[in-house]
Amino acid sequence: MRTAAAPVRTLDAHSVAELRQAAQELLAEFGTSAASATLLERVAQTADAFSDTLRHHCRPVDTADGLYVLAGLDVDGHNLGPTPTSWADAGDRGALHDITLLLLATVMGNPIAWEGQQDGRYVHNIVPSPGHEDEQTGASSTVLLSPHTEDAFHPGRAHLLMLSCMRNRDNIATTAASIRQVRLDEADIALLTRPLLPILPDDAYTEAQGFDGGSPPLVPTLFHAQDGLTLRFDPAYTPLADASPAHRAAYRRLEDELARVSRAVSLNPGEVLVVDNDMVVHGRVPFRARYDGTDRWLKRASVGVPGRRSRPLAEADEHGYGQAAVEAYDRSRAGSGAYGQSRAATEASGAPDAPDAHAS
Ligand SMILES: O=C(O)CCC(=O)C(=O)O
Ligand SMILES: [Fe+2]
Repeated sequence: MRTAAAPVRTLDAHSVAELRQAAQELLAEFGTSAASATLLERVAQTADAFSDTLRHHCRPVDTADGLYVLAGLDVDGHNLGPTPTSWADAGDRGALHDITLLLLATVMGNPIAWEGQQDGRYVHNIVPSPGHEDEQTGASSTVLLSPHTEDAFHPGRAHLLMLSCMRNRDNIATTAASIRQVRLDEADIALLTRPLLPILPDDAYTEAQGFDGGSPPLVPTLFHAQDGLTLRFDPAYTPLADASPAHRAAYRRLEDELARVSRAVSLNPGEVLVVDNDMVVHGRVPFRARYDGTDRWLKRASVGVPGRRSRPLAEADEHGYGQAAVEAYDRSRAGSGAYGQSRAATEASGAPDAPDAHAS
């Protein structure tokens, strides 16, 4: 694991104040961060009016790291209350920070919710939960959360993953590894760009795991996008035993390379890690939870970037195991008045990457 620091973008005082005021006003108006069509509409209006300086802080990743840390937000640990022991108990705890994250996500693109996860909320709570210690999900603790693409099983998965830190007293690190920093030979890349294995729904999607509406689509692990390689990777949910020995060996070499270039990012309260989910796989080091209200607490948002062409067009044909990605805004956003659109999995994936979808 490398120790090289992640690129940090420190928000200026004016941008911090802009965000704080906007989030406070929205929370006062709605009293909750649970998304309704009217809240989403007001979030979009507010985000559209943000200063160019704030928007510039939120520009796309611009280095091969495939990530950055936005620093400088206010998180007052005293007023926040105790860390919940489950997302289901979190409710509106830290709602001001949910709204802040939703605003930032809306500047960066189109926030995504999942009907089958955390009550369909756009901002998830990532906290260790009793009984889930050994899982490969955000609720685990004692196991290494192995490097993965977020929601890798689904064609409507995020382009950007945002992790906003509320509390991290023990400096527990998120891990991140960029495909743009690995070294692989051409033969391995050629093998791993072939659609040979499925990626099955992870344990956060129990309903999708019971899906019987079609066989699991075979997907490539690597993809040659216009600006370089992208990846779709989740070894814990990939049936590698079904692969040929040569394929398995290539996959292992990719895993080893990702481990070699992996870096640890330990977030402080008020920092938001922004990860490009096409370039970077993320995970987390193991830790011991206390369940006494002082545990690590992150807020998470997933974001689609309209017009991005970082994925194979064939993803448009995937069933997504019956899970619908719910995008906060109609693609064009302007004037449609359509907020919180639940769309079919195939639609969710196809249009953003289609050559004629957007001028980009
Ligand atoms: O806890 C972390 O640092 C990352 C957890 C994770 O994989 C996620 O929230 O998607
Ligand atoms: Fe994750």
